[in-house]
Amino acid sequence: MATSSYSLLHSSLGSSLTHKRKHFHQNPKLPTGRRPTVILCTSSTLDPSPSSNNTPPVTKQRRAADENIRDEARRQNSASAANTFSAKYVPFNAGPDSREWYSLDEIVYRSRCGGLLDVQHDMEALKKFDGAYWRDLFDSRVGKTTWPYGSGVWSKKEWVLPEIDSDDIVSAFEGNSNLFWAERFGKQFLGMNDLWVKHCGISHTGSFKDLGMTVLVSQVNRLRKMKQPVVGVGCASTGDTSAALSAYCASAGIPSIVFLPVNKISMAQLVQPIANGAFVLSIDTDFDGCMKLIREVTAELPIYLANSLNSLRLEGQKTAAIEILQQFNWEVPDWVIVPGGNLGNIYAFYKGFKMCQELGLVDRIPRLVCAQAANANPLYLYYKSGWEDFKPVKANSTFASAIQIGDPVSIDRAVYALKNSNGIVEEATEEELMDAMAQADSTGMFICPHTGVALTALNKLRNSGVIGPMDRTVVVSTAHGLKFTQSKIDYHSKAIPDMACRFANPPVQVKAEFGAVMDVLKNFLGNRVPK
Ligand SMILES: Cc1ncc(COP(=O)(O)O)c(C=O)c1O
Ligand SMILES: N[C@@H](CCOP(=O)(O)O)C(=O)O
Repeated sequence: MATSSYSLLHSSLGSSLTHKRKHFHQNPKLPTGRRPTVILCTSSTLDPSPSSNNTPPVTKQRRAADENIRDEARRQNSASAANTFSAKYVPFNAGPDSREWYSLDEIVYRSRCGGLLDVQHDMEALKKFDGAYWRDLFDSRVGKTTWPYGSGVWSKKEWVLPEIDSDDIVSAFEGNSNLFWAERFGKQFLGMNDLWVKHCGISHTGSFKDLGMTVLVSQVNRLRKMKQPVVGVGCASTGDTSAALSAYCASAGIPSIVFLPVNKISMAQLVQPIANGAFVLSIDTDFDGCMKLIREVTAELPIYLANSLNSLRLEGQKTAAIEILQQFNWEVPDWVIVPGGNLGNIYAFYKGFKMCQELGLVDRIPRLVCAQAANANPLYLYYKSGWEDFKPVKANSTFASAIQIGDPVSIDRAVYALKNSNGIVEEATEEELMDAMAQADSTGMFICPHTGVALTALNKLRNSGVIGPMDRTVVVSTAHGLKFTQSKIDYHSKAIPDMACRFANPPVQVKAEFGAVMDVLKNFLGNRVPK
């Protein structure tokens, strides 16, 4: 973090910080008496740079031994003034005349006419603070253990679920994921020098779903404390949503119920909800069939729906976009490429970028690319038709199994995001995505097949010259490669029918004899061994 940010924050707090007090961080531009009072930081979230020697040092004090970080947040909150930020559900992309809205404490997933919902923040209240203020605030919270701001999601709490009590939050300190400079992959395969991979899969349950699930399960926790009739939380899943749901529910002691398409998710993904104690239904259908069933079931039973049809999820997922800007020191990349299935995430990225622009943290947004597997490509076909004709498809089997989705619930959100970001949709065949994954792995990554889909899209856009060699480009890696080891094993053992597996690197079988080992090594090293 830049020293100037620390200095600014510190000087705005003054020199009277003590461990036991809360600190109100206010916009100096606001007229006195009209300042929103919100607790945004505590002495323990602010740790001024030792190099800023004209600012008095903050005394660091430990919590009392019998107090944990949640207790500490509770004590500080109980003495705080009320928060002035708020959010509500509104129909997605409603016209200016729409008066329909719902409290986030209501259990509602669809608008009156059956359309999608969106979480709308009170932007006027947020705008009372300028972009520099928000940048500094968010920067000041990175990497701390202060509850709940140590989470990459909850470090943006005012923009996510402003009204939730920190005490109700269920978090694994998700987010703050690595933005990896893909130096060798960029140079070697694409002639690029500013290529980045946002590793959202290096996360608590191994996918970006954690970002949304912390928000959804926290809200359920709140609803249950308010005695709302929620007996459990349920989802349909291709593996990652169920893993995240079951982990966060288990952590809060809330029952979770997951509908999985039989034989269509990886073993590593299947074992996650089982291990976390979810009620797992393995159903003889595909994801779209499971999605239909969970929607019917949640309409009948007091089971809260955890799929991204529920717009709360996207509030958490959008923080990955904000985090990317933050990691680039609030410079905007040219392109962000996101693999798409049920299509909530592409909209979440758009929303995160757009909020940063509207609230003055940045002055533009990147162009978005949504990448689909050719075997499950309804958005791609729609895009290619010039947005004329959307038809759900029967999704065929793909190594990118988590995006084997033919009837995405967030199709309207995705189209909106792409149209408003001058976006593009690309697709990847099975061979293309597996080759891209193998190439990326050969440069030191260990990505999932969905990231292979996104890298294929990048490759195509580089080859056609749409993405230039100097363009700063971020590929969103959505899950951990360790969840998809079987696909890598199949590829590297050249066991995939009709696939050349050009970059396979199978192990060499050799006898346990010095001579035999030397022979294969000399053969491998060739003339790299001095004679
Ligand atoms: C690993 C992975 N990548 C990409 C996606 C696509 O995200 P979305 O459904 O939000 O389009 C999913 C889930 O759908 C996923 O699990
Ligand atoms: N890939 C997802 C599919 C469901 O997506 P969701 O974001 O709508 O929950 C999964 O892992 O289940």
